[in-house]
Amino acid sequence: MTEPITAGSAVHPARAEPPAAQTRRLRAEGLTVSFRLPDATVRAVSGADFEVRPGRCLALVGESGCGKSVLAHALLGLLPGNAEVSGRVLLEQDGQELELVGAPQAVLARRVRGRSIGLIPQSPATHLTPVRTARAQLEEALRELGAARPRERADELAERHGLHPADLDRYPHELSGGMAQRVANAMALAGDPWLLLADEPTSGLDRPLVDRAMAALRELCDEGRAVLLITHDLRAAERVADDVAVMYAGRLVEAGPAGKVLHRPRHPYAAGLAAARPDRAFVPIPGMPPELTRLPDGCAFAPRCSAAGAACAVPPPTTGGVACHHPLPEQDARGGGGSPDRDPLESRRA
Ligand SMILES: Nc1ncnc2c1ncn2[C@@H]1O[C@H](COP(=O)(O)OP(=O)(O)OP(=O)(O)O)[C@@H](O)[C@H]1O
Ligand code: NI
Repeated sequence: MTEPITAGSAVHPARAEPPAAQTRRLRAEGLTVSFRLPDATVRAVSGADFEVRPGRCLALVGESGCGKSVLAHALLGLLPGNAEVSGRVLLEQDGQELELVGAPQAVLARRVRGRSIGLIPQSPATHLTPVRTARAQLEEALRELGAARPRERADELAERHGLHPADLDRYPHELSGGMAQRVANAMALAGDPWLLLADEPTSGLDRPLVDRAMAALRELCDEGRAVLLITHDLRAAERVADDVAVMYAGRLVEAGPAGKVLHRPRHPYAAGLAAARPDRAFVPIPGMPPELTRLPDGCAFAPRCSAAGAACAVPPPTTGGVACHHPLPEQDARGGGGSPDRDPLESRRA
């Protein structure tokens, strides 16, 4: 079921979930990723719990370097050899459960990557090989997926994603940012995956193109796919996300319905991010995130948190989706909640 829609949040009308929705789900429990370096360990993702389902978009937000891309790549088994992954990631589909953590590369290649889970990479333009046309790369992806008529299928995918088939005959440097984006979408969807990981799909695009890309992602959700959107653009997240998870120094510090997390955050970091929005108060959070090689034992945000106290020296428990010893008080959404006077972070946008 969809969570109740709160006023003032991104409003997405309730949708009928497709029949497959019951049998498709990705659930991460305690997902942890570290990179071993010769003289240190980078703790990129620490104990992440989240779930993605068809028809819903989960936006993973957080500052640069907090572990968002590493988390996405961990789901696909696309991490380098010095990565150590623990925890569980269960891919439920067609009445079966597949554990992705530690799954053999052959299984991930044959059953998961591109088929169940598609990746729209960070900076699509640079992800494409410069010396081959978009068509050559898309058709190759289709052949790997066993498509019967790759050329026709490539044309279909191009049109489906707002490209003219002739656009596919261009080399990556001949594509505009928006076109490269659409080629990346077409590649990610070539194998008809039900779950899409979109890693900063709009970095470098200007606002109208961002809005278009977000509308395209929303459509993919509405047609029954699941989307995990990685972004540091809270306004983009607000446009498409049903749920939002806020990441800080490798940890999910607050997760829940988008309207709640973006407009009535309870974790001081999530509140700080909301206040730092360029379209809001634009007040930056003082200080810098910690080095992931030297995370404190307790709350990693405590050094930047004005409310931190002695309790914060031990790791905070996660209660109601919020990992904090002293969360901001919950604000009652009933009776006009989300209206400007009830939302301390909302300085009405134009
Ligand atoms: N192969 C690796 N070896 C060591 N450290 C790595 C490796 N890959 C990533 N890291 C580190 O993991 C941390 C998380 O990186 P990640 O790319 O996930 O950040 P991000 O949240 O996606 O940031 P951005 O918004 O800039 O894309 C960073 O400190 C990064 O330097
Ligand atoms: Ni990233």
